[in-house]
Amino acid sequence: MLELEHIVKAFGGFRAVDDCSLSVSEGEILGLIGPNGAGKTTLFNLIAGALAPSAGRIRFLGEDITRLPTEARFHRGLVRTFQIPHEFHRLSTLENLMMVPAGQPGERLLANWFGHERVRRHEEEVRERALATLEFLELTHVADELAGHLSGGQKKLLELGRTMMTDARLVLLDEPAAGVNRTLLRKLEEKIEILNRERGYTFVLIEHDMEMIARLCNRVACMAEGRVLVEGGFATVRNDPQVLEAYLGERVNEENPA
Ligand SMILES: Nc1ncnc2c1ncn2[C@@H]1O[C@H](COP(=O)(O)OP(=O)(O)OP(=O)(O)O)[C@@H](O)[C@H]1O
Repeated sequence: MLELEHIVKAFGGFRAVDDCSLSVSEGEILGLIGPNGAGKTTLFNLIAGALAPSAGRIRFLGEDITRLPTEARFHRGLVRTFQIPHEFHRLSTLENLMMVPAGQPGERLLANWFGHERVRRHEEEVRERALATLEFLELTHVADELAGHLSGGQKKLLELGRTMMTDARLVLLDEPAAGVNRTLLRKLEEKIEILNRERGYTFVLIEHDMEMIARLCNRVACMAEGRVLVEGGFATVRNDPQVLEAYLGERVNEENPA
């Protein structure tokens, strides 16, 4: 589904991603792990189109998307979750979902002049989809709550919900477990699993919570120094000497900062 071929991203003389190759198969939940500074977030930015690679190629569903802008990737179903933008905190949970679909007819001037009925019908559909999404996520009771007032875990569920307002095929989740309590974390995992199993979403998730990785991921890739060190099942990757060394190096550096 997604193929990264020899990707390089240099910032000045420093290569944050350094000849990185990785494939993602349709239907899997791939965990991307690695010590701090390994290049995971930079790789997500390259996949989503927020950054352009210095070298290498990215293919999605057989098409070369290396130079495609973010919105074009989004419309092909390649979606990255973001923290809810600051200004959206003053909107309700339901409104946050209703804001997602791009190119709503209501936003187009001509449609406002000539297509009132069409606009009204479209808005009704969006509202219904948003309500169904809230029900799926068990967030109906906070539909009218300001998004800024939600707990950390509820915000993560809402972020996941925003992908459900699009026709997502591949979803990139950046540290979904961060700041989420245990109960909501289990709920988040359950929803990710259902979206994967029943709705055909493929996921790549960056995560430092190894328990979440172990529970959710079919396959794990460990990055260090800008490239994939080891790929495989969680148990294999966790016990790989190169992986242990990469994490150990991180701990030694933290204990003895330069
Ligand atoms: N815009 C930038 N300019 C210069 N260096 C950058 C830039 N973005 C990232 N880096 C550097 O690239 C390296 C990889 O960073 P990145 O955020 O991708 O790592 P990461 O694996 O996501 O780490 P973490 O787990 O801590 O989030 C780091 O050394 C970082 O300082």
